[in-house]
Amino acid sequence: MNPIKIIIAGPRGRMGREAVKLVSNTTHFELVAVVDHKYDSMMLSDLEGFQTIHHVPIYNDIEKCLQTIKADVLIDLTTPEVGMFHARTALHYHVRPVVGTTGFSKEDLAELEEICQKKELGCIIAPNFAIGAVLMMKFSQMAAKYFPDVEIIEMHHDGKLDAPSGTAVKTAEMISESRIKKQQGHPNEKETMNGARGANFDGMHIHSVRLPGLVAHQQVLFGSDGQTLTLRHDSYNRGSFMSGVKVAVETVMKHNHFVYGLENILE
Ligand SMILES: NC(=O)C1=CN([C@@H]2O[C@H](COP(=O)(O)OP(=O)(O)OC[C@H]3O[C@@H](n4cnc5c(N)ncnc54)[C@H](O)[C@@H]3O)[C@@H](O)[C@H]2O)C=CC1
Ligand SMILES: O=C(O)C1=N[C@H](C(=O)O)C[C@H](O)C1
Repeated sequence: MNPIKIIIAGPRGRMGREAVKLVSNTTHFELVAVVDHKYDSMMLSDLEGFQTIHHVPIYNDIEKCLQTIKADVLIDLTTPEVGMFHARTALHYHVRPVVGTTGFSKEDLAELEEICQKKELGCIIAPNFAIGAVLMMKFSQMAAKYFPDVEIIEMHHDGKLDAPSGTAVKTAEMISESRIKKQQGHPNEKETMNGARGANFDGMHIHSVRLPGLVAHQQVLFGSDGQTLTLRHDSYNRGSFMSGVKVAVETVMKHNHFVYGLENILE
């Protein structure tokens, strides 16, 4: 069987570095190029930390990369604006995107879904690749049927650009599907300081914490008469996301449609 040919966008990032390791160490994957906004025309092995990764050219321009290099899958781990441009461009060149980048809008997701339908191509957008985080989201969705009062607290490292996190948004979306519609807290509550109650998604509140020392953590707190239920997931390193990246790459090759959320492909 031919290996799956993969381009990684954002290889020097916290996630990108782990993804380079994963792809290089997986026998049925082949890293054929990387997309970075620096070091055009150099080889990945020229960069510090990548000396053992041979024959992988660096491109600044994704179009040029996709025109030159034959690839099956693009793994994007960059920033929301760049990630959306990359995913759209990859589909245009018949390359299947696996996107971990968060911060996409509803409109972005709808646009990608439409392109996938037209092109009959697979694309996976996964706000969180960690299996434990996906389970936390699913358990939250189950619990919300019985506990409609819920608040989400997501906690991340202070290098994170988007808030709330993609995971928190996805959790709230999944909860919304199972809980009765509800505006939480006192109907007359007032913030005496802006933002005190966090973001409001469909009546439930999301609080974003950013601190050095953290990686990626989330608590989903449910409250009811005389009891609370807390579901919590912690990622202590970026290795925690890699088994999900691997499954997503393998699965996207078998799909001809758009998928938003790893829970939709886990067996
Ligand atoms: N789905 C998941 O499980 C996870 C998703 N993430 C998301 O992945 C994204 C990346 O996260 P980190 O690696 O922590 O961020 P990071 O800031 O460490 O890495 C982002 C990388 O993108 C690169 N970049 C920026 N513009 C670019 C361009 N035009 N072309 C190519 N590369 C470009 C930067 O040079 C940087 O190396 C974020 O959106 C984050 O929320 C992070 C962890 C897990
Ligand atoms: O930026 C991060 O680090 C993470 N981003 C994703 C998100 O926004 O949910 C996934 C994970 O939480 C780590």
